[in-house]
Amino acid sequence: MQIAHEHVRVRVPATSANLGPGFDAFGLALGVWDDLTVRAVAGPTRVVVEGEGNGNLPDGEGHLVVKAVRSGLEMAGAPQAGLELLCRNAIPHGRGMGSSAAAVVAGLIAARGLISDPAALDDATVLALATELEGHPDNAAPALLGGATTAWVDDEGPHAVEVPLAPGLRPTVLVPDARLTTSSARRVLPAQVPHADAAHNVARAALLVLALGGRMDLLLAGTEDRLHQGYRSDVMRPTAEAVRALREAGWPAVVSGAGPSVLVLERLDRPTAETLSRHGWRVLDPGVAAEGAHLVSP
Ligand SMILES: Nc1ncnc2c1ncn2[C@@H]1O[C@H](COP(=O)(O)OP(=O)(O)O)[C@@H](O)[C@H]1O
Ligand SMILES: N[C@@H](CCOP(=O)(O)O)C(=O)O
Repeated sequence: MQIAHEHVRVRVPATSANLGPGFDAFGLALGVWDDLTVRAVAGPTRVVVEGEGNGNLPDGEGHLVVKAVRSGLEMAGAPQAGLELLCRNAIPHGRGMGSSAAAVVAGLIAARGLISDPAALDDATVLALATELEGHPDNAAPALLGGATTAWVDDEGPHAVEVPLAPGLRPTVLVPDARLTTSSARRVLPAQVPHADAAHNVARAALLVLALGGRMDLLLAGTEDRLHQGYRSDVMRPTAEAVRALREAGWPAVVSGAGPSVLVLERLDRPTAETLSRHGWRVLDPGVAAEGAHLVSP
């Protein structure tokens, strides 16, 4: 395997995982994009970050995208090289919008674009490597495939399928100033849950698939969760309060990923959006990203 292209450019979407009841399974790609250029060079690795993460991320081999490119090149049996990255980032970090999964998927798609036989890094291989590097196929799958997905893991590794989405679905994302790492939001989860709560989520997850496909009347029931959001409420009080208030008002609101952003699976009306903005939430109307991570001409 050779490095066949000296530089590539990749776009990768934000994602919102879980969608309420589908903990560690459902995910939705959102129209907020990171845009990266990766160049293979003879000199040392150097990373320039514009936008999100500027000043806070490693500028060399420790950068997550660099690690992902290297992992892709290694899997493909291609030689390593120095890497120059220009990352124009729009996906907020540590907010439950899948920034780390996006970084990893972007690096792997960049590796696919650099090598002489891109089939060596097909979607199944990228999903497996992304899950190994980042841990969350529920984010990696929609970042890779676009739209809505269900991911699961068995003895062979991670798998994902697309979930059909009604064309009218228009999500709203509420982003707070506060950040929370996914690892700290996972530490508060119990090792076991009551059987009745598991049964509750099974039915809600099935309803959500129907709702996403067009049965909008099932959206509110289909976004109820008892497996993670309640346990996480103490580490994201304003998020828990916003989800509660929105649901009481009839909006299908859930914690986005591991939080602290909120995902509403409907476009909020203007008065509600304005009230939330006044209370410090950034209100996004990103649309669904129908396409996942892809190469664009540099
Ligand atoms: N585009 C990026 N480039 C490099 N590192 C990133 C990027 N996006 C996220 N990260 C790393 O991942 C961390 C956030 O990951 P995580 O806690 O899983 O939150 P999120 O919900 O945003 O994925 C960041 O603090 C940073 O270390
Ligand atoms: N299923 C994971 C999803 C984490 O998503 P992120 O966008 O917060 O990284 C979880 O809920 O922990």
